[in-house]
Amino acid sequence: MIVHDLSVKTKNHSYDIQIGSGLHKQLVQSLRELGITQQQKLMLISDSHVGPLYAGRIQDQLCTAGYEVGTCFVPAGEASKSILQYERVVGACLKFGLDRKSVILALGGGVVGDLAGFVAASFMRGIPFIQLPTTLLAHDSAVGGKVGINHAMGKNLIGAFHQPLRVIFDVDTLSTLPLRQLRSGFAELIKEALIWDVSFVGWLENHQNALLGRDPSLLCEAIYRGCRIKATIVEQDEKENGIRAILNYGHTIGHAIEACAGYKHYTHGECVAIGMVSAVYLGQWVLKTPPAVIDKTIRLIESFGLPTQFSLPCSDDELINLIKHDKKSTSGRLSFILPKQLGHVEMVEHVQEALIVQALQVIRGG
Ligand SMILES: NC(=O)c1ccc[n+]([C@@H]2O[C@H](COP(=O)([O-])OP(=O)(O)OC[C@H]3O[C@@H](n4cnc5c(N)ncnc54)[C@H](O)[C@@H]3O)[C@@H](O)[C@H]2O)c1
Ligand SMILES: O=C(O)C(=O)C[C@@H](O)[C@H](O)[C@H](O)COP(=O)(O)O
Ligand SMILES: [Zn+2]
Repeated sequence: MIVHDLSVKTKNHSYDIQIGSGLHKQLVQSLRELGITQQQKLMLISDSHVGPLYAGRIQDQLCTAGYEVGTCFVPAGEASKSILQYERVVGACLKFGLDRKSVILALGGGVVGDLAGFVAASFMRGIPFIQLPTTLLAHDSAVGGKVGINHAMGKNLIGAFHQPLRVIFDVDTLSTLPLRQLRSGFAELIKEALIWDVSFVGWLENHQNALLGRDPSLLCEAIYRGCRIKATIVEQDEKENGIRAILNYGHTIGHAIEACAGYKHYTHGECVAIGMVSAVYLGQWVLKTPPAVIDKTIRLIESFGLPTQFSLPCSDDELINLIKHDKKSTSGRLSFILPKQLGHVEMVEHVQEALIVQALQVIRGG
């Protein structure tokens, strides 16, 4: 049952985001709607946690309908957004005989979506793919077409813009998502609220208990509101030439912490949460953001059980070096998305290193 149906329309692409219960059972119908025939081979890419839970039923259903479906599972975790796993997955696609008409199905969280999406973007110079997100956080990663993998020198440094044919979010999968990963997904929802929609900030504050208790209709609504904000921004600026950069709120320092931790210890969402805390302090120093915005941001993040500080043996220099590889930084200038008020952020193109070091002090835990 589709509870919410949204569309994303960029200059060259238009696709639906379906959010609801039991959607994996209707995949054959979805493929038909998209004009995908049994002559087109399908490759279901997933990870070692999600694959065993959900891929079998999907594969059986598609095979019964006459589709040829290969599968490829990568080890669960951020480490799989790597050149090594990319090569492995491409190898599996070649061995299965995928060609330019074939379609990739990305079943999993943001790691699978980003990796499988990048395989789709580059395999034989690009084939179509469908996003089947299974984490709360993937309401963000599945929409908008940013796909890619990490490099030792930083997050998502190798990638492409490649929009999916459709995003099909079967919320039933969230019942098996570990609580830490559920909390992690709220970091991106909090981000979307803080950059765009002050009423969504209030809504998240009011429903925090029920959301963490996985109330199905509230989770659907949260996913819908998050996707709607993301879609609205992507429609205006598909390839991040301007406004789309605000979706990077909390990510400049967040990505540096993730990379410094070797993509272990902290989830992406946790790093975004910590990154938003550093950004709100920078906002106070650079944009004179009112102190009430700091309090509200920190309280909201904490109320979803997310961290506001990190503890790692990473020096300021290491973190600053990573920040210098952030894709928003150009000509050595360190750019940040900073809050001006609740629901509104601005791009600041030249933040002084000394202030960044000061912000790192605030978010260093004992
Ligand atoms: N492309 C984008 O626009 C975009 C946006 C946001 C985040 N991202 C990327 O997304 C990644 C993080 O995604 P994530 O938080 O979904 O992490 P993830 O994909 O690693 O999933 C988190 C964990 O939950 C497990 N899991 C997933 N779904 C499950 C389910 N239904 N039941 C049980 N276990 C399940 C996974 O196996 C993994 O262990 C990062 O690499 C980040 O950079 C990309
Ligand atoms: O879609 C976007 O644009 C975002 O910035 C969304 C982020 O949540 C996401 O983590 C994205 O992958 C970060 O992009 P990057 O360009 O900084 O790698
Ligand atoms: Zn993110």
